[in-house]
Amino acid sequence: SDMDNPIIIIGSGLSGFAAARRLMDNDINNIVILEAENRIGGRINSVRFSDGIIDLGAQWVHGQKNNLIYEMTRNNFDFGTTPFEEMYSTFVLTNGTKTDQKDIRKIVDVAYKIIDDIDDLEDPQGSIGETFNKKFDKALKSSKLKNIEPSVIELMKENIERNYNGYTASNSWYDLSAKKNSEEGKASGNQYLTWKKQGFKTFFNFLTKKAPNPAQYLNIESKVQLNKKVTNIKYNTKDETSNVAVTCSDGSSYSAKHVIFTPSLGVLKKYHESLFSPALPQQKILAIKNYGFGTVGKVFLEFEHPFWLEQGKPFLAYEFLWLEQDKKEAKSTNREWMINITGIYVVDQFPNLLEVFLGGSNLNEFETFSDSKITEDCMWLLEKSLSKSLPKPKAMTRTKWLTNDNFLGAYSYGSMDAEKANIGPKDIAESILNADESPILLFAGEATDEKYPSMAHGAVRSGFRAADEIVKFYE
Ligand SMILES: Cc1cc2nc3c(=O)[nH]c(=O)nc-3n(C[C@H](O)[C@H](O)[C@H](O)COP(=O)(O)OP(=O)(O)OC[C@H]3O[C@@H](n4cnc5c(N)ncnc54)[C@H](O)[C@@H]3O)c2cc1C
Repeated sequence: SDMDNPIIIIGSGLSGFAAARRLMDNDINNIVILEAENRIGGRINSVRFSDGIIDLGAQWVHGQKNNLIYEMTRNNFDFGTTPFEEMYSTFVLTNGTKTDQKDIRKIVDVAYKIIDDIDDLEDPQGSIGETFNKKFDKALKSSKLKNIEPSVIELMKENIERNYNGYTASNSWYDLSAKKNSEEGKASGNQYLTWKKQGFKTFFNFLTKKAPNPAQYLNIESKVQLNKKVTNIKYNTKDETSNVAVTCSDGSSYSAKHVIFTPSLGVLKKYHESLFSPALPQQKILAIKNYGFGTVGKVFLEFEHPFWLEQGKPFLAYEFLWLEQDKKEAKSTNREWMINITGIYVVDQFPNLLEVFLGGSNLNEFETFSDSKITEDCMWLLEKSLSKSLPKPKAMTRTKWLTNDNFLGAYSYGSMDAEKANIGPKDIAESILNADESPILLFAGEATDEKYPSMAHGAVRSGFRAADEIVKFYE
């Protein structure tokens, strides 16, 4: 019967919950959500720290217009913001010598104008890095930047690439396709809305309708089975009625009418061969192999007092300009991981916290080092660059997305390989139908969203899309 053959959603992240919500809104309630972790949320991981809740996964709502997350919450949640777009960081040389912030701000203005323009290019060619360099070299000849020391410009270029990699989770901006970038949408408006002290997990209350009106609550949580790592999905496209067989690492198995698969592109890259029988279609495998998936990292440090505040001066972040000799020192003292730090930022509503953000895919070492080493290294860099001794943090927490087998990284990006292979999120999303044209195996998750891949709102959108496809089949 139908009761024995539910719709199985693999993964309890944003896309899995969004799919369940949309199915239940259409009176489809026979749903089982299988989750490998011992918690709900996936790449939303809001945890208690200091005197509130911080985010180890997604932290900011990027944009307002056409952003489903913003649209579903705007009337009932009072967002905060981190002023990345309104303020400058404090740029420090890693050897502690003072540097002219005015010159640097000129470079920042020119560079970020170029980056904004890259989003609107008519016929983008090559990588983001190449495109940037061409335009930046031209701008260097302009009077605004003419008198700035070339060494400062070089250091800033490195800094800007590092920031771009942090934003996109790519290893190098020469691996980011300008064409793929231009095919994506961007939700306009404030790019850095925060959940204040409540964490991104607040959004799950809106997905389940607990907020704003608890009377409408859909108990999606009750459908989740934790610690259920799916190891095989067996499907049959030849028959009209046969079900999909899902097996978990604990030996349990399930039979489903439809399966919505939501784990990360990292999981698909590593496990698609053993996960699916028969093998997935060639085009989908091509897309899985060639679309980009990278990582980022974070460290939160709690201090007794905000030592970064100088009387009356607003403060956003420290960004580091790495001198060659300091890079060498970092490498020879087992601190090479620190060169991936894009900056150390304030955290909205937490006056005593600093957040260290790491970009670039080379984060394996960072993730395997102990908490105490990470903390000591952070203080080493801060003391060296600020050229003074500082109070020790009283608490820390940090991320490990890359080495977690259920994620294997942070989020996807439009790589040069994706452009060459002419594939995109749509190919990863493509459903598998049986002889009756029933979508028996569907794919959701941020990397399957055509418009907002990588983003939390893209993940939500993809879950709705997959659920709609099932709803439509029964209409
Ligand atoms: C550090 C970090 C910072 C980010 N910052 C932002 C941000 O500021 N703003 C933004 O918009 N986006 C951000 N993102 C991206 C955003 O978090 C993701 O796009 C979104 O949460 C992905 O949701 P999803 O449902 O696609 O995947 P997931 O949340 O990964 O859900 C998939 C689920 O499947 C489970 N799973 C994996 N393998 C198996 C298996 N074999 N069997 C069963 N279950 C399995 C996983 O445990 C997971 O719970 C960030 C991501 C990270 C990691």
